Amino acid sequence: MFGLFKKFKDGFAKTVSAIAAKTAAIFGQKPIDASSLETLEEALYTADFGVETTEEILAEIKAAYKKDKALHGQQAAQIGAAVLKRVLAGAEGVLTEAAAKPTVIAMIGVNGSGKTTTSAKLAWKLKEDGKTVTLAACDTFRAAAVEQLKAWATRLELEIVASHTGADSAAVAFDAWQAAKSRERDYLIVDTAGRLHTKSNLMQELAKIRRVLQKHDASAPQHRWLVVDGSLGSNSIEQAKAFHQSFGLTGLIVTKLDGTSRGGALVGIYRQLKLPIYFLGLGEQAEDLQPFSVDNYVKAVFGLE
Ligand SMILES: Nc1nc2c(ncn2[C@@H]2O[C@H](COP(=O)(O)OP(=O)(O)OP(=O)(O)O)[C@@H](O)[C@H]2O)c(=O)[nH]1
Repeated sequence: MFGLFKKFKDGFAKTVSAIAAKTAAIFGQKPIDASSLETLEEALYTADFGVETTEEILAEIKAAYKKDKALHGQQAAQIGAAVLKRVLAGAEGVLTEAAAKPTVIAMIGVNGSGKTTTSAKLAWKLKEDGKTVTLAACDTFRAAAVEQLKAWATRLELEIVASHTGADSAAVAFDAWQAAKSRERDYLIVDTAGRLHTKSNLMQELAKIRRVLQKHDASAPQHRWLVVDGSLGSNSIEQAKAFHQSFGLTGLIVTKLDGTSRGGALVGIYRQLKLPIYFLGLGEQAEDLQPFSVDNYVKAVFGLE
């Protein structure tokens, strides 16, 4: 458990230091004062927690401060943590398996959000957990994507079904499902090409992948996850809404949180979309994909351990 928390803390290092640089003094202060509350507000905005969450945290700390002018910084931190936990109630995605194998997970999103990398990392993680997994290289659009996924598959000894760049992505998905089914694999992870949510022809291609999978199994893909680049902060919200409308998302993966100080943005994304967050990308290595834990997230960003 401690190891997992350390991963979170290290993964959020930039967000932690952006907030902690300002809040360490406040949360260590006894008692806090009005100017430290202003500094806290600034820090929360900088980390991209957004207006609603920042104001809620501030309002509760201020109310407590009004009642008790001797409020310790640590108590303020606990109040802030409690608000965040309340806001994030229900945000933890728990991966479930479909009644019939394989459970299909489709990774979708805009260009470069981390779909290919995340597909490989997730396949590896599930394999480590004792599951059997097939990867479907359905990003047949970006020149290097198939090779990139194949390279991960070779390195991590993962099973992959791939065609060539330019091939029909839905056909690859169809074949990959069949392969996973006949080999009785637990999971099929479908990597798709990046696309702008505003391009309707590309959004239709996604719908085609879904239709083709449904020929095999009406409930597939059971998990339709949007892979969001966490370093883009709250800018991802509109994009996520558009994908949700046209593909019916069931969850989120937020990547590249290790490279940003805007790690608060996932709170806003969750608030707006109310889609569970299944995993976080906290680095470029296979083991850097971590299940989202509200507890660890809150503790990490507030420096509570
Ligand atoms: N630091 C960091 N880098 C990441 C993370 N996830 C992905 N990346 C990097 O982001 C870049 C883009 O990732 P890809 O997996 O190729 O993105 P993609 O969504 O498949 O891209 P397209 O197919 O073009 O849409 C790569 O250099 C990855 O190594 C993460 O959690 N942390």
